[in-house]
Amino acid sequence: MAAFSTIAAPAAWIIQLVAARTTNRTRVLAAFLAVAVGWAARRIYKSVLPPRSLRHLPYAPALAYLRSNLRGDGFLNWKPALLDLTREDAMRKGVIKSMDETPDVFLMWLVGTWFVHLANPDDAKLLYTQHELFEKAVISDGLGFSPMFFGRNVFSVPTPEWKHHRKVVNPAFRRGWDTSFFGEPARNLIAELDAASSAGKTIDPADWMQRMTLDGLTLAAFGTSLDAIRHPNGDMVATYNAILKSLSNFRELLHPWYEQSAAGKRVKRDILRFNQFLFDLIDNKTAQLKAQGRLGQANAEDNDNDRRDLLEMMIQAAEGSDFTREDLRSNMAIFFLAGHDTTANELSFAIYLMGLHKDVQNKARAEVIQIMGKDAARRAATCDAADMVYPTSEQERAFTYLNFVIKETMRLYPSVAKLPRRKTSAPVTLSNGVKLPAGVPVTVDTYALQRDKAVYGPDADEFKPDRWASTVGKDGAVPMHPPAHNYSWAPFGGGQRICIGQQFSLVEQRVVLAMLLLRYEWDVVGNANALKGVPDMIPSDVTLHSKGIEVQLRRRSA
Ligand code: HEM
Repeated sequence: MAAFSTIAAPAAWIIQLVAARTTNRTRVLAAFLAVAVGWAARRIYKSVLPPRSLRHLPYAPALAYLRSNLRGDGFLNWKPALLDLTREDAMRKGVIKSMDETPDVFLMWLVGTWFVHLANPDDAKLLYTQHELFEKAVISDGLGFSPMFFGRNVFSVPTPEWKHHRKVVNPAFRRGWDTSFFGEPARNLIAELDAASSAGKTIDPADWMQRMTLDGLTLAAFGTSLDAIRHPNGDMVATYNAILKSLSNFRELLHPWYEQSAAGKRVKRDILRFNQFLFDLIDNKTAQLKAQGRLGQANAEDNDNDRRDLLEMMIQAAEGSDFTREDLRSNMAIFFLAGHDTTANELSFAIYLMGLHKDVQNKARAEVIQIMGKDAARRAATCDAADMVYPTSEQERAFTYLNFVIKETMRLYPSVAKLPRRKTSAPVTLSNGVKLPAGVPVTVDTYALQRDKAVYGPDADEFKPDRWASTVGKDGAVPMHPPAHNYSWAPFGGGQRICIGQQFSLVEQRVVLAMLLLRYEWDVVGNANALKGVPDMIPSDVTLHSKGIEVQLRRRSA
């Protein structure tokens, strides 16, 4: 109410002013102004206060979000602080009894919209598995040029249309991933890192892992890598990075004449060029398959040594169906985004955390050496980068402790910190009896869920890979799917919309980390926040992306 009266005061002042004026013209003008201010006040009032039907849930004031947005706070600066404000409100409302608890369900504000956040494993399971109740909102219909770049793809569309995409995309992902897709680009990475380490220079893992995963993705997706490791300013790498930067710049996108502005025209030109690049790849690959008489050939089943690329397998699966060339393009565009940034972030957090926790780094290295053999480890320490050893599929699958490290990293720093938005299509009752009306935007707060002390204990915020030892199955396998953890670990989402690239990412993470462990030892240095365990992050509320971490690598001796 206080917010409303503050905003409405100018309207009252204008009305008083009207009364004091005599001419009709001034009266009409002032009345018009009063209506406009009143309308704006009502809009602001409605957007800063949650809707009446949700106001009983805990929430932090919208102004606190606005302040941190305007300051450009990184994720680890704003999120824990806002969660604490939410906890205070939850205590006032009697939802929790101590600040160590996290409410199962709460609200968070994002540019004028209040989202329901689920942070309880049972409710997360409900959302993941009852997709007809929690329909995915179309995200590419968003701001600015997003639809032109992402089109309609398997990631972004609601269920009926999703089936059309998934039919063609599935066969391309349901397969083994030859470790050379990642081992080959990682050799280029190691050549560059060798140069940095011998010059005594520190590296920012976020930057290098972005380049590494872009090369891994493009090699596996098209059969040729963009070679971002060696040529970070190459034409298509730079174009793609410029597009991503523009599409995530809210200040630019909210500009009323953005599409006509110089920045808008530039990004439109970049998107048209990039789309053409993808169309050319599709057309060339189709022509090549036709010339080889392989168009329409069935996709092989899961095979670890399959070097066929994603595009080839999708063209094969699409052959003879109503899947269009634009469908192929828009899915390739989303693989670019979903397939490299997420894995890059997890890899750089794993490098960071192992740099802070040397005991974990040593234990992971000992396991890699034990599985790959002492000879391979000796060679890996001394050979040229171009001959660097990488694990076979059998070896990477045998890493147990390294999987614990990956799981624990993805628990503390889930690259997708909250699930893309859903909307309730009917009234829903959550596990604790809370009722949500139809039409409400909902998300799973993966960050809050995976750090919940009620689930993970008082050390929930600490990096302890060994906490996963008890989850190893009788066959020795480390489970990586949400039902195995009653949905308390779900960085890849769950249910029918679970990440299709999960295996791709996990194989890539194991291959790259194993190679780095064989070649180097490392420490986190420099940046004080990173050394304290609170690395700086780029301002985003969805993806966790560190900045300014400095790692000092040292070549290992044989
Ligand atoms: C650490 C790496 C990754 C993380 C944390 C991650 C996370 C996620 C999450 C949380 C979802 C679920 C979205 C939802 O339910 O709305 C998702 C879906 C998806 N991911 Fe990933 N992802 C990763 C890697 C990849 C890779 C490597 C690819 C492709 C090469 C990929 C492609 C996709 C696609 C296409 C979907 C949509 C699936 C569908 O709706 O059917 N992701 N990912």
